[in-house]
Amino acid sequence: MVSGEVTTPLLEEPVFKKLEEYYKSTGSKINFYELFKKDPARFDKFSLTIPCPGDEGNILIDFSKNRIDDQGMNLLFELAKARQVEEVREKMFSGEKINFTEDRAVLHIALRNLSNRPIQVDCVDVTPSVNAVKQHMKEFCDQVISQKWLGYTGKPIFDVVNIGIGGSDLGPLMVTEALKPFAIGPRVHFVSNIDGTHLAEVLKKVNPETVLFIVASKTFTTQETITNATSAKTWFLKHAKEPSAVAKHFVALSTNEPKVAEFGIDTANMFGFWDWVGGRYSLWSAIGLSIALNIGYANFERLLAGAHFMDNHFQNTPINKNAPVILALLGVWYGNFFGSETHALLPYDQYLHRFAAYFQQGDMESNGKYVTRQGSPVNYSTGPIVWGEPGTNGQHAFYQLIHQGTKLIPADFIAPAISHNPIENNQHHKILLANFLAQTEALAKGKSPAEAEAELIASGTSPDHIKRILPHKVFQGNRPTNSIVVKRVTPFTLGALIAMYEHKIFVQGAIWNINSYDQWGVELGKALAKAIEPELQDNTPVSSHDGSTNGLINFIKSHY
Ligand SMILES: O=P(O)(O)OC[C@H]1O[C@](O)(CO)[C@@H](O)[C@@H]1O
Repeated sequence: MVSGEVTTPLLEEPVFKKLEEYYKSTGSKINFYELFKKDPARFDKFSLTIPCPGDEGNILIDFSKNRIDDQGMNLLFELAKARQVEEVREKMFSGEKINFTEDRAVLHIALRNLSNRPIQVDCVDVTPSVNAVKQHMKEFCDQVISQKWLGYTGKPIFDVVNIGIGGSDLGPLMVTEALKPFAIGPRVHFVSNIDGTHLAEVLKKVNPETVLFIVASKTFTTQETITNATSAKTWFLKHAKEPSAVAKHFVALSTNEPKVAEFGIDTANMFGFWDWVGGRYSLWSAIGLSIALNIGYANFERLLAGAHFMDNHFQNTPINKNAPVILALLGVWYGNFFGSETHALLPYDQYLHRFAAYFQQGDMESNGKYVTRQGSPVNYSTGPIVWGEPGTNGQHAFYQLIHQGTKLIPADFIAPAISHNPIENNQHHKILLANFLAQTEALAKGKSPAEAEAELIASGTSPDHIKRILPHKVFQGNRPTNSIVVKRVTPFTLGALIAMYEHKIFVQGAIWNINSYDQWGVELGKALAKAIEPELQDNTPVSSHDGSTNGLINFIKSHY
């Protein structure tokens, strides 16, 4: 056990009991839309404006459209205190090994520690090694982007293929999509799936003379990545013929130098990182190389600066004004009291179309745990199912269930005030924003039976038909949303947003008293796949598994 860690079971925490009583007496009955009528200051009270430096504008976090009041919020803040969120936060920032099941510190914050504050792991300041890798990345990016790095036939690099999966794919993919307007370097492509289709389709788009493969894998043992990278190398050598050409076209991002060398990549072309960088928190490390190659190192550094800015906010702002803490507490409020099982992330920005997919891993791999830090099963709900799609697409797909379904789905709406593409005199963006605002308003306001009836009467509907359809036209409203608005999606604001959600996950993990930084749950499937793979090599029927697995394997083999 780490010294000073929370041991009181969550449900026995006195303030949790107070929250339960408050939920029964008041919280469960709150209609926040009605509270706006009573309290003109509600928006000011339950929103945060975080001023960013330079011309990055403010980040607005409006959490007033939630089933909360002063008493509820204050109890939630007390809960954060009781669960020692501030103390555990200090442990993370100071390099303590809070990921105790892997005996590792959790220091993605050190990767964007632009103020160069010393951060020690095992009595060694990690800052100089972080800066050395960043310098290596910078030099490499500058060479590739300025077309000084040449391929085996003397041509510059026009395409970069990042081969990685999970945290070694989703972050760079999400960020390069989000920051397309800032692209100045080679095109980027991503291959993650072991399905040969993924690699085959990307290889159709690139030229062996002008492509750079980035093999991104923290462990350098992930089956999908190593198989895809090996096939990419075979394809490359079919064209290049000469094995020495590999050095110009393959680089590795990893913590595992021996495995990189074994694969055949010159370790001079390896960008390292450390075991204290979790895969799903690694886009700030060398894993971000494809980002830096695509948007330029200076923009990559702005991304780090935005995250560092949010780290400072998280570390130094009192709990009741702290964005990650507030978002986390609201999630706990819905998950542990209202029984919400999911949380939707709904960016109103096409460039952010992979944001929800990215935080699906970030959140679900971190907080998908049913055992406390002390090893007992929890008797409360932990990490939510995270999902979402960009608006307005989602509105025409799944919002119906958020508006009128039986499930309470808290949702974060994320939007930039200014578009990178203000086409048609900015009309598209105004329509997009109108929809973002209208959805959160509709979810809050709903439509009463009286309003629905008045509309039907006004449209000339017969009384008999009104009677029949009226219940279908009623919306309960009171459906909670957070609205998060930035001036513009830039490397800085994106970095800040990502860090905000990372810290939200951290706070929830602290409250639930789970280890957010391991992922043992994904290991069993990996091991079983390795056992099944040889069984698929011929058509001999198998009988060593459960009935279903035997049946499936034998059905597949019957097609061989
Ligand atoms: O970077 P690696 O070691 O290839 O791992 C890829 C991903 O696999 C996982 O271990 C889970 O399958 C993730 O946590 C990680 O991001």
